[in-house]
Amino acid sequence: MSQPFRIISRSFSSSAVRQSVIKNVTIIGGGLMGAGIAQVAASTGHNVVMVDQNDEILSKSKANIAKSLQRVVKKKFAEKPQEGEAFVSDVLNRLQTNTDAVDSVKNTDLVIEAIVENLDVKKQLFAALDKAAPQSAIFASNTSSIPIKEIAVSTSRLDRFGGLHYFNPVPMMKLVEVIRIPETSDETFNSLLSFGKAMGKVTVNCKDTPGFIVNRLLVPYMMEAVRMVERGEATPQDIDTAMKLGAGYPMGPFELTDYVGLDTCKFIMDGWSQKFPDNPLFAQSPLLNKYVAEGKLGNKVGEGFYKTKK
Ligand SMILES: CCCCCCCC(=O)CC(=O)SCCNC(=O)CCNC(=O)[C@H](O)C(C)(C)COP(=O)(O)OP(=O)(O)OC[C@H]1O[C@@H](n2cnc3c(N)ncnc32)[C@H](O)[C@@H]1OP(=O)(O)O
Ligand SMILES: NC(=O)C1=CN([C@@H]2O[C@H](COP(=O)(O)OP(=O)(O)OC[C@H]3O[C@@H](n4cnc5c(N)ncnc54)[C@H](O)[C@@H]3O)[C@@H](O)[C@H]2O)C=CC1
Repeated sequence: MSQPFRIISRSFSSSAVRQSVIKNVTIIGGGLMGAGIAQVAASTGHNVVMVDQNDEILSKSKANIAKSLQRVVKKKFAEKPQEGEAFVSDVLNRLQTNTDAVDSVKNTDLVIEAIVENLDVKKQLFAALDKAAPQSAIFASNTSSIPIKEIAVSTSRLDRFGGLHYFNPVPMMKLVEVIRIPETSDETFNSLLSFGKAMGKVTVNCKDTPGFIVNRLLVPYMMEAVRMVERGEATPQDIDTAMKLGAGYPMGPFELTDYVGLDTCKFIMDGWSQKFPDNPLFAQSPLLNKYVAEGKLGNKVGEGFYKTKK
């Protein structure tokens, strides 16, 4: 359902930094990441419209956000439950939903795309949004692995395009990687950095290189864990225990793969193995592909490498 929302879109300049003030944010995709980004953007005072393909998905996204907000307030407002309730209600009031992506961007300051990890689908979406969004609006993708430039070329606003790469679960993970392509203007880049900080995140800057910073290191590590199992060297349970207790990771690689979603992992590996066929770090994994073919997509469906509660 489309809902009205307030528009504040302006620019200011100081001697050092020029940037746009971002108040109205459109998040396309209400899945694992989109819902998390929408939640944190609304929690930090932004007017948010979250878009997905149908109302059923959006209802689930909103229910997940409500659940996550309860976990946040339980800690943040432990001594003041009434203030916690007021906070949740304020956040939910700032969060609208829409099933029409084109309609949702008409008055937006910033679009963050968090849909399926597929270049053609992302390009098709951005090409349509480019025609409908205000000239001043900035576009960003939360892609895990696709070069930002390859997505941005579907629009006429390369100077107002960048990457905002968040981490799962967004309410807990403090980082956002801010990616610029050669065409990204300083004004856009500064606006993205400021927006990341306004969301309470720590920002790091990164060029448009495969996997940016975190995934360029994390994906080969996670895939090598899967290959260890393929080679029969250790079980997922033992590898997870080893990495948690021996290397201090909060989750082992298989718990994390289940948490991220095996489908998303496969999308990443499909893209990278095709693009970099000679790099063994990016080679396809028969085991991962088998699990995805069997519908074992991880926590989101209740089964991946482990059986989990949905
Ligand atoms: C092969 C290719 C692969 C490619 C992958 C690419 C994907 C990407 O592009 C980039 C990514 O995002 S990679 C994933 C990055 N995330 C991680 O590494 C998460 C690792 N896990 C953790 O940090 C903690 O286990 C974690 C913070 C999640 C949970 O903490 P704990 O382990 O202590 O467990 P809990 O007891 O469940 O939680 C403790 C408290 O944390 C709060 N909390 C957790 N989840 C929350 C959520 N979703 N919303 C709000 N609050 C949440 C909460 O306060 C909880 O306490 P309780 O509510 O009392 O349980
Ligand atoms: N899962 C993870 O841990 C992370 C994923 N990412 C990236 O974020 C993006 C989204 O990933 P997830 O949230 O995990 O996926 P997801 O599968 O949980 O959610 C994707 C959502 O996008 C919706 N969608 C698909 N096409 C759409 C369209 N044309 N218009 C509107 N909505 C559409 C789907 O209905 C679904 O609800 C991907 O690019 C992924 O690589 C980035 C960081 C971490």
